[in-house]
Amino acid sequence: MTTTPQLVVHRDKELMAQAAAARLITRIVDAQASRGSASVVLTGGRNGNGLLAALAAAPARDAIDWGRLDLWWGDERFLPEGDPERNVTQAREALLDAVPLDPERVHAMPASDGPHGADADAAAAAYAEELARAAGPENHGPVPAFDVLMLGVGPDTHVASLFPELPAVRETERTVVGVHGAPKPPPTRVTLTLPAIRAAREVWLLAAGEDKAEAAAIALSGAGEIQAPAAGAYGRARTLWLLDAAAASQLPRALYPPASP
Ligand SMILES: O=C(O)[C@H](O)[C@@H](O)[C@H](O)[C@H](O)COP(=O)(O)O
Repeated sequence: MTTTPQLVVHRDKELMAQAAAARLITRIVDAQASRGSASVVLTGGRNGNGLLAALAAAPARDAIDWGRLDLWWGDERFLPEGDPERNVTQAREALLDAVPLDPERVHAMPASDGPHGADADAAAAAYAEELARAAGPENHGPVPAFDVLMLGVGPDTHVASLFPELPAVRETERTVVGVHGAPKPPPTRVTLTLPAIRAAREVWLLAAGEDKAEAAAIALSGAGEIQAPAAGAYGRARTLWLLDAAAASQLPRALYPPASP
């Protein structure tokens, strides 16, 4: 069951990051109040890390009970542990090292010098098993019901490491797969698949900057998910596009209310 995308457009990328961070704080606090914990999937890239940096600076940041938050990743660049290009390295720099998370609840994807060596497919299978272990009877399939799954949107409409026309975006069974020959470096990655993404309660797509305007217009115009993976990213309860005015510049005005003042 798809959920119709809801769009919120902010004046610029800084405001989009700050507003998205405030939205995430509220969502996590509500989940923790109602269920005792929260589960969030992070994304790499400038917009994803910009949101984390804004969250680190947010006055209400510590309304979150950091010890009761599970963090997962939508994808990872398959590089050695500590490589500055790894999404988890950048997330640690932007936020994670500044807050008292429970290390047992920070679920980084394997590195290329980890227990699976340079085998990205084995690393992907191991992460799929970790997700399945965390899934409960109330969840939809072998992944936990993520409260919020965030996805940066690439200029080619890729999300996570699901690139147009490549095998990973066509996966309908497995929840995590290895990616080889990705057009965005590095070429080898590990990624959640669309079935795993769609298990999330809410999917938030982050798109800021002129370079995302065409991708947003394509993904929101009814394009197919193989040609435009962002078009296939939706949550069970909510699909939310968070854009700035530049990224929304090619969208029909009827699709969204005026940008915030
Ligand atoms: O590993 C990655 O690079 C990301 O997970 C990728 O999916 C990213 O979110 C998009 O490419 C958008 O990146 P920007 O926000 O930097 O444009």
